Amino acid sequence: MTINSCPYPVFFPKAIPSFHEVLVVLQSFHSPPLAPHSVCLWCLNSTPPASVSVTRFHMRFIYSVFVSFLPQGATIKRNEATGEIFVARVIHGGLADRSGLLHAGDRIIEVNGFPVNGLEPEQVIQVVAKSQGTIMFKVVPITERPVHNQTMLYVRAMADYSPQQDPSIPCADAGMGFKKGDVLEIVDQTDALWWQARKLPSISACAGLIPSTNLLKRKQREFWWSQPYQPHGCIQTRECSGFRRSMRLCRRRSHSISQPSCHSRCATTCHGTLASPYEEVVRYQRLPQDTYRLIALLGPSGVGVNELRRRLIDINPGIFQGPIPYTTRAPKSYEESGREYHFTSREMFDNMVYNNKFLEYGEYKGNMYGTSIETVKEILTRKICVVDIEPNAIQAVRTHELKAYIIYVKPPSMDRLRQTRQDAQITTNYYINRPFKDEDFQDMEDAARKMESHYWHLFDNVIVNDSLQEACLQLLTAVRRAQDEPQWVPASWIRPTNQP
Ligand SMILES: Nc1ncnc2c1ncn2[C@@H]1O[C@H](COP(=O)(O)OP(=O)(O)OP(=O)(O)O)[C@@H](O)[C@H]1O
Repeated sequence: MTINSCPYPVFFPKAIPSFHEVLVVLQSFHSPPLAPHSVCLWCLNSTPPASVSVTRFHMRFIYSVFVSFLPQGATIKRNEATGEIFVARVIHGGLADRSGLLHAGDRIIEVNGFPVNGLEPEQVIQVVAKSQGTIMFKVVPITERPVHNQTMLYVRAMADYSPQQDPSIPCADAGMGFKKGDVLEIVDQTDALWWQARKLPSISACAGLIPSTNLLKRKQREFWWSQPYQPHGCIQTRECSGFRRSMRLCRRRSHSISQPSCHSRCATTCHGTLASPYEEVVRYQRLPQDTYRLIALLGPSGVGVNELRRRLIDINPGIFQGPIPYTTRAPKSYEESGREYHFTSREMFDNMVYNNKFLEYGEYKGNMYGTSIETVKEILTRKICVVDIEPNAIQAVRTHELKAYIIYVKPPSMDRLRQTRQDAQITTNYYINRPFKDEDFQDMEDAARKMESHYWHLFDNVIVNDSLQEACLQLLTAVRRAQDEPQWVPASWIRPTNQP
């Protein structure tokens, strides 16, 4: 069987410094399909089965093998001291990997009888490109192959990465970009600096290069000064929602503090991204006998978080419930402790704050308001607890005990806001309800943009609150999924560690 040469334009990397690796197989486009049983080594569009001859030298023993080639392959690099060409890495799931014949560290002596020693990696690629018919590699295999750790690791990216903008990547063509929140399957961690990973859900069998945890941390430290300024994650935002108006307003008035307090938990809350650019995740499916997962809603002020929460609970109060907040204010004549609020003394409240008993708490008109973790936990043993939270409380609910499923309520476009909120009322900071104005929509959009840029990677689901009815349906579906279907959750929830 033969290998056709590629009659179509081949993409070559432009000026790649010699210390960079070069991807042996390059991407191109095949508009007319390849002939049956042929493969293009350049773009590696193949119609399997196709074959290539690889001759291997090992000690004095020479043998030839035929392997099936599938798209993608390996990178090569040159030893600057000796001029020898080596396979730098084999792309997981690709051509060379599947053949099982090429390994990182193998030395390439010839391509189709042409000695490659002393050539630049790019020149080797040219030799491959000029070859006609069967392509033969002469290879001296590495004597000691690294033992591959086959354990799959799944992580959630807590930062964005683009190989095209990373001058330090050994081979940008072999790199894989990702965005905050993407779930990655790490398939090879042999190299301390460059891992191989696939983005999930993956349609490609081939992996791409990504920086290892340590390398990405280093990059973040080196480049922090070049990042656009982003306000500190712990800065209090004015968003709020909740059933009890004073509780909602107290959170809005910038006095609210997530619990555990900002200062004690900043390492995870605010610098978490810097501390660990990847969060290890596992697939978790709640069992019927397990407590429910907490449903936490958040979104910019006025987007409809509270409306959605209220409607969800109204649909079936036997299944859904919100926690009753604690307050230090005096009960009104018609109020009953445990119904509107848990009324408590200031001393008791301070004690609860001191003992980290609140998910979040704050002050409004001289009175304290807070949502107790115990209340939430107790509800979760019987029903699905639905809370609305501030962004700074995200870390407080992302715990082994609460296993919060975080739903971000996103505003629709300005036009749709104007259309859908014609009869809606915004609750101002001064406790006044009035119709929405364009400035309110603008504020909502600005707040949404900030929230998304800081916390997008921590959202399990996003619901655009355009039509209220549609958003309610989506919320119901999301809640059912959270409770009944497997989801990616932090590995520490399932295998708790001693870390805070
Ligand atoms: N999709 C929608 N279509 C029309 N009106 C909506 C929609 N969603 C919410 N509203 C209305 O918008 C107003 C504000 O909603 P809501 O009180 O739930 O906001 P919120 O996100 O909880 O913000 P805040 O906590 O600041 O009050 C309410 O009058 C609500 O009925």
